Amino acid sequence: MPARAIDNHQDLPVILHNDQRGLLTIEDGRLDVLQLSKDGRPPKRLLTSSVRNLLRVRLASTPHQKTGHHRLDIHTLLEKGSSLRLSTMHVLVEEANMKEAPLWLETAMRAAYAGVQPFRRVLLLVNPVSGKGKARATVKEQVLPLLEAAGCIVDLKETQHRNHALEIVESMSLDYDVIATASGDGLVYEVINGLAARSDAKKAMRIPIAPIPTGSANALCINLFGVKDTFNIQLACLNLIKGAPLPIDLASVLFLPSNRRQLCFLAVALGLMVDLDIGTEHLRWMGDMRFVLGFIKGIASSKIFKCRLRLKVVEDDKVEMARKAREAARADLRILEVPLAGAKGLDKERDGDEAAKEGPSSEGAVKAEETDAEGDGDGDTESSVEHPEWTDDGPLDWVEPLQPDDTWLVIDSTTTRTASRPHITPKASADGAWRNGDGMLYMYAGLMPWVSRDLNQWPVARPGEGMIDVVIQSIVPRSTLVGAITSAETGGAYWLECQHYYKVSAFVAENLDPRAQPHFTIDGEAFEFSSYHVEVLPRAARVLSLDGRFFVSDFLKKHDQKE
Ligand SMILES: Nc1ncnc2c1ncn2[C@@H]1O[C@H](COP(=O)(O)OP(=O)(O)OP(=O)(O)O)[C@@H](O)[C@H]1O
Repeated sequence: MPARAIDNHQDLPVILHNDQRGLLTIEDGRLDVLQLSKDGRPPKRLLTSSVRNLLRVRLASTPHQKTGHHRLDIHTLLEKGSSLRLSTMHVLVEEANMKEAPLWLETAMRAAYAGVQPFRRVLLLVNPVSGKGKARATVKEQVLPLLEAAGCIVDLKETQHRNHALEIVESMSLDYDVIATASGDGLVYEVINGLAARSDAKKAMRIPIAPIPTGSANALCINLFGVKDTFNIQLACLNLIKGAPLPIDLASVLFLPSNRRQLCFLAVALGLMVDLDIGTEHLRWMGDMRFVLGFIKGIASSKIFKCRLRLKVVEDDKVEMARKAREAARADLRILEVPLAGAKGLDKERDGDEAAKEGPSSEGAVKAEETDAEGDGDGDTESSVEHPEWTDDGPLDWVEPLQPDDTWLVIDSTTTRTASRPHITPKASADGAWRNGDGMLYMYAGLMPWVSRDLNQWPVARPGEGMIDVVIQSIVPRSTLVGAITSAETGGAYWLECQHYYKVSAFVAENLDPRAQPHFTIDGEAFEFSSYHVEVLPRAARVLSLDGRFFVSDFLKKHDQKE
């Protein structure tokens, strides 16, 4: 019985592991392994897998000496409830069907990779002390078998000390398709800053980053996979194997007077949130619970934070910001009803032959076509996925200190209430506008919605929109703050009047009490706080995403204004 192609589906007759006759079919985004009956009964389905979860099909090049059959291996992730499990199935192809087998393999691999390149070359950085200290074991037992099954070429490097990941990427060759971090957000931060320090930074920063969650907070993983799947190692591996590059904004943070610069991908914090980042290090063993505990401890002291902020505000109307973010999320969800539809090939696509030559095995290698992002043929060009002003592959442009003018919003947390009038910009309403004398508990500026699983701090932040979302929490009764904890997970705290929310393209922060508050943090790393200037670098880095977007929260799925 020859293999036959019917529209988008193709079958291949095989002999199953139990010596029964079987059929492999690819149809409607699914791979099925069927056992055929001899007496006309319907076939029995032995395995079914969405092509999204299919990692590789691979045919042995030489036949079995006695039988003449060729062995075919199917590596896939099977869904069990919400978890994924690696499964490998072996079947045999008879000599009579060998002519048709390559076409079936090609169809299967094309369906599985839908526009992204298989057999990626991966630099896998492992932080053995991240989170609960299990990264090494997780990589050995769960990550490597999966990457090997998918035919990835892995270069594993364990970090030996702080900033080691930064040093590695600063001097590595740019041959990798992906930089994966088995760690928390600390290594992602180091990778971004290491790439940014290179003389060819603009090129290097196009290599996408894929996080594998072995840290405590794993904020990047929350934003990519959602709260329920934050620690889903198999899903993170699937993203590493098949995810499409998603441009994300970075923030350039210039320290004065030292003129030193760091890049931030997640958040810049002042006040209570600093204590949370660096005051809970000793609680790392607790995982992400340590942040809730730190918050409760912090609000008990209600320490007023003294600083002056100058914000270049782009948007500050909460209702309008929520409406826009929800509209964009709905559009994302409509586009992405087809799995992997947002996929676009990696920059340095290698052709299939080359990948096959270098891969662990040549069988099954196919040349993936670089498809348009939505498959709609409108030709999403490279320039639309990169920093809009980068036209070369050289170093990052240096930034000068910002020059705030009188259109910038000035917030001084030390001014007293007597002279106070609400700071209302033309777009905002008086509700929730900052009032001098309110007192500041923290300032938290973020580039993606979640900072920990229980804190969706910037629910209207979107990847690549060119803005950083700034929240300023004024001092209010403790009972209100405790209430804020309960709605923090869903993003509901966004609507609290005591959380002033601005989308800005730049801001300046000045320390008005350096002795009492010596530090601020960038992506959880502590720095001395004197004065710093923050500017958004739109779409300056890339992460991998299975559906070309951040995880869509329930907050964004709501229609009502203030729910
Ligand atoms: N071998 C090592 N020994 C000591 N520190 C290391 C080593 N390798 C990396 N580090 C440092 O460990 C710190 C924490 O790393 P990471 O962010 O991966 O884990 P985490 O803090 O548990 O997770 P999260 O950032 O998600 O809360 C980073 O600052 C990194 O520089």
